[in-house]
Amino acid sequence: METDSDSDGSHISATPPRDTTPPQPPPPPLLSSNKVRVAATISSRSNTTSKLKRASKQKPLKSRNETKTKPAEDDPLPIPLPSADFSILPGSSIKIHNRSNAISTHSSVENLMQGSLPSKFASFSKIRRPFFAAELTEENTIRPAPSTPQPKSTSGSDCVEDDGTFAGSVSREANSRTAHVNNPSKSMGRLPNLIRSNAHQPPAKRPKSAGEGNFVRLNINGYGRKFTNKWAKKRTSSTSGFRKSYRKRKAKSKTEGEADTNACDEDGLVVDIPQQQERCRNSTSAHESIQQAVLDVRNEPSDENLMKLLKLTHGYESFREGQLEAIKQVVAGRSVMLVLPTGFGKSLCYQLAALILPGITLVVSPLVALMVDQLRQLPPMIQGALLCSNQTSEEASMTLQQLREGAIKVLFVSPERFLNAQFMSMFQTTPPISLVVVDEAHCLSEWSHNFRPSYLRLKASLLRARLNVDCILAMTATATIKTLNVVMCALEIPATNFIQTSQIRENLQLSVTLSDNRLKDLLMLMKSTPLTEVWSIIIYCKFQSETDLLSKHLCDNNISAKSYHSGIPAKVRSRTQERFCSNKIRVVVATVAFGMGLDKSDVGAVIHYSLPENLEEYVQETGRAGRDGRLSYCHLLFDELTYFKLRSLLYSDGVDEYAVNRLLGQIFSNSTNLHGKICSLVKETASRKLDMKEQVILTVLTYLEVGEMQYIRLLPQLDVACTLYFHKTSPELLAAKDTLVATILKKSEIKQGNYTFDIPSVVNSIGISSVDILSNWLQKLKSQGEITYEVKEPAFCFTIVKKPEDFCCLATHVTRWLSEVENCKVRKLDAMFNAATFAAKACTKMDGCSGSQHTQCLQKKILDYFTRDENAPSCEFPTKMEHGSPFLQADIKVFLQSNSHVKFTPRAIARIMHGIGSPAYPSTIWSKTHFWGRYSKVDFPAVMQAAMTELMKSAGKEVS
Ligand SMILES: Nc1ncnc2c1ncn2[C@@H]1O[C@H](COP(=O)(O)OP(=O)(O)OP(=O)(O)O)[C@@H](O)[C@H]1O
Repeated sequence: METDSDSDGSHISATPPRDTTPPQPPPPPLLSSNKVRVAATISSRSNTTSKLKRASKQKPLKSRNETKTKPAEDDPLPIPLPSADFSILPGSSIKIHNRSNAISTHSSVENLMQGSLPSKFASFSKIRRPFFAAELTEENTIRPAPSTPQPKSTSGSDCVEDDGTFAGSVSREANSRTAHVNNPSKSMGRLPNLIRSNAHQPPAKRPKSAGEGNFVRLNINGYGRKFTNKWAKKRTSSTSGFRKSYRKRKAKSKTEGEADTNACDEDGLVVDIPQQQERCRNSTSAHESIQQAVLDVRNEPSDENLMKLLKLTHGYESFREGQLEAIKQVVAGRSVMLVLPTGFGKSLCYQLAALILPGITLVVSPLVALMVDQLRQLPPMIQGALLCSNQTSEEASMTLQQLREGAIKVLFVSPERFLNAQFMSMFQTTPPISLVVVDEAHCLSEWSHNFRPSYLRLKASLLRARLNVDCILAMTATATIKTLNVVMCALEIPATNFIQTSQIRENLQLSVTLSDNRLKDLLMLMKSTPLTEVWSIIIYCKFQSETDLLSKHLCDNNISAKSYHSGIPAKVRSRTQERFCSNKIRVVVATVAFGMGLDKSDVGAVIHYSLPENLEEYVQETGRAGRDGRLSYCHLLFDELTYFKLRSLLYSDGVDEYAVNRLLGQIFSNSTNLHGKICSLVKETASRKLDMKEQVILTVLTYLEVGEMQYIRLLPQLDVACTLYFHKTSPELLAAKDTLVATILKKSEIKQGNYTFDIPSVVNSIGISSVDILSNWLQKLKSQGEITYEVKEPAFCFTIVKKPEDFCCLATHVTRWLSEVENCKVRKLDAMFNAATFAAKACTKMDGCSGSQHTQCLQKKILDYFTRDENAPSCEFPTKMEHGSPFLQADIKVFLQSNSHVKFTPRAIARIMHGIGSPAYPSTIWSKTHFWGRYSKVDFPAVMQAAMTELMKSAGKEVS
C-alpha cells in the first residue's frame, strides 16, 4: 500500500530539536492556552460585541440554496435528481435542508447559527507539502570541493519552492447573487467573522492607475518566463513607447475598417485605450491622495488616518478584527504574531504596512503558486516582485535592479532563498528592509501539521544579523499553542504582541458520516439537497488514484467533475483550476494539491471523502468553502479502514538511531580534510542505504545547520555526476591545451569510452570559486562543438563547519526528536479521528447537532484542540488501535524464516506488517508477501516490539 497520496503527510519533515537556550533576550513565551487567549484578544476583543451587533443589523446571511447558479456554457448542468434523505446513510440520520421544504431549511439554518458557539477558535491555512521526485542513482559519496558556495543548482533546494506547479489565471468573478434567507437576522447575530461584509457590500471602487493590477505571467509550466509587476513595468516604460503602440493599434483598426477601440495588449489583456488615458489622469490624483494619506499615517498612525488610507488603497470602509492592531504594531516597529482565519485578510496587513514603512517589505512564502497569487493581489499602488528559481538570471537581475532603484516595495521569496549567500548579500545595495513577513508561519514548527525545515533558517537572530531587520510579522491561520510557542520563540515575538481573533467561520455547516460504502454514500449525498443546488463543490481525497476513480464515477452519474492531483500534468491542472474558478466545472475531485492560491469565494461545499490527517487540515480545507460568507456545506465521509491506512503511513518516515549514526558517519567522514570544501551526498543512494527518506535526510542536515550547534552549512542542491562526450578534438589533445580538461580527465572514470566525473571533486581540486565557473566553461566548450555533457544524480550539498564531538550523543538526540515529531503526527490523526467518531457515534445532540449535522460539537472539538496543552494526553475517546495480536509473534517468525537471506530491522519488519514501503524495502517488492499490511490495525510500536523480540530470539539461536 505504497501511497499515492499527495499529502505526503507521512513525511515527518523531521528537523532539529529546538534550541534549549532561548535567544537573547528571550521572548516571553506563551505560557498556557489561557494566557494565549487573553493575550490574543488585545484590543480587538473589546470591540467584537458591538461590531457584531452592528453587523447583524446591517446584513442578512444569504443561503446558498437560494442562489440560482448559472450553468456553464460548456458543461451541462447535472440533471437534478430526486433528492435523497441523508438520514438513510449508515451511521447517521442526516437531515439537510430540502428544497421542497423551505421552512425546514431555514429553521435548520437558524438552528445552526443559534447554537452556543465559542467565540475563539484557532484556524486554518493553505500551505501544502511539496511533492518529491527521486531519480535512480548509483553512487553515494561525500566529496570535497572549494569553500565558495555555488549559487545555482539544477535541481536545487529551490525545487521545493517551485513545487506549486500549477499556474493559471484565476477568475475573481463570483456568480452574482441576490437571494436572501427568510429570517437571516438571527443567524447574523451569531457571526463573529463578518467575512460576508465583502460579499454583500461591494467595496467602494478602488482608485485605478494606468497599469492597474499586478499582472503576472506565470512561467511555471515552462511557457512565458516572466513574473512581472505590470505597474512597475509601466512606470519604467517610456511614453513614446506607449504612443507608438497606440498608433500601431489605431492604424491596424483603421486598415481593418473597424471602429474598435479595444485592443489586446502585449500581455493579452484587453485594454480600452481612451479609458486608459482617462485612468492615467485619474490615477495621478489618486496617487497623490494616497501619498498624502501615507504621509499622514507616518506623522500620526491614528485609527482615523489608517482607515482613510485603507479606503483609498483597498476601497474598504473598515478594518476587520485584528487587522488594525497588527498594522499599528508593525508600523511602530514591533514584531507581531497574527492568527486570523483563512480568507480573513491577513495579506492586507502587510500590504498597508509596506506602503507606510519606508523600506522594502520581504514576504517569505512557502510556494511559488502562493507567491504568484499574493503578488497578483497587491493593490496597484504597491509595487511587488518575486524571486524564484523558475526565473532566468536576466529576470532575477532585473528584479534586483528595480529593488536597487527603490521601484519595488514588496518582494516575495521562498524560505530556501535564505540558503543563498548572494541573496542575503544583495540587500547591501538596496534600500533597507523595513519588515519581514513570515507567511504560513506554522511551517516553522515541527509540531505543526506542515513543517518545512527550510523555515528553520528564519530566526530573528539571522534576520537581524544578516538583513538588519528587527520587525517581523508572522502570520498563520492554523496553529496550536505548542506551534505558536515555537514560532514566537524563534522569531522573538513577545507574548504581548500576539493577535488572534475569532477563528471559526460560522457560515460553514459541518456534517459527518461514518460510512462503510463511501462511494455509494457520496453519490447519494451529491444527488440530495442541498448539494443538488450548490454549483461549486470540492471533494477532497487522500490518494491520487481515488480522485481519478471518483471523478469518473461522478461523470458516469451525470455530475460534471474533474480530477486534480500532482500526478496530472501542470498544464491540465492549471486549466482545471481555471475552469473551476470560472464556474465551467462544477466539481473538482482533488488531493491536498488543490487549493493553494485558489481565489474562489463562492465554493458552496467541501466534501471530505477521506479522513483528513489532522484538524488543521480539516479546518483549512473546509475553510475553502463559503469565503463569500454564505451558508456553505462541509461533509466528512470517513471510514475506519482509511484511518488505519493513514496511521500506518505516518510511520513511514521514522528512523532508527543506528541509521542516524551511519548518516552522521557519512557526512563527517574525513571531515578534518574537508573543512570549508563542498561535500555532497547523493540523495537516492544515501536514502536506499540508510533506509531513510530523502526528506528526512534533508531534515537531519538542516538540523546540523541550524540546530543548537552549527555543524554544516547547506548549499543549494546539485546534480553531481557529469558525463562528457568528446566530438571534435580527442580528450588527450584537448587536455594538453586546457588544464581544466586535464583535471577532469584525471578525476574521471571511463565508462563505455565516455568520461564521468564528480562535479564537487573537480571544483575542489582545481580550486575554482564556484560550480558556476565550471558549468560556464563546459557550456563554452559545448558551444564550440567540442563536447556535449549530461548531469545526473541529485545530491544534497554542504560544507563542514565543525565536526561533532560525540556522534552517538548527537544521534540519540536527533532520533529522539524525530520520534517525538512522529508521535505528534500520530496524535494529530487520532484527534481528527476521535472528533469525527465522536460526532458520528457519541454526540448526544444536546447542543444543536442533529442528524449528521454536527457543527456545534465539531466546533467545540476544534476549539479545544487549538487551545489545549498538546502535551497533556487526550484520551476522551480511546483510539481504535489494537495493542497486540495472538498471531503476530508467530507470523513474524514465519516471515523471518521465509526471508532468512535478508537483513531486517524491527522497524523494517513492522513496516511490512503495516503495508508501508520504505527506500530499502520498497512496496514494489515487499507487497508480494502475504504478511504485507496484515497487522495495520495493531499499534505500530507494538509490532516493532514483537519484531525486536523475534529478531533477538533468532540472533540468540544463531549465536548458540
Ligand atoms: N477590511 C476588509 N474589508 C473587506 N474585505 C477585506 C478586508 N480585508 C481583507 N479583505 C478581503 O478579504 C479577502 C481575503 O483576504 P486575504 O487573501 O488577504 O486573506 P488571507 O487571510 O490572507 O487568506 P488565506 O488564509 O487564504 O491566506 C480579500 O478579497 C481581501 O480583499
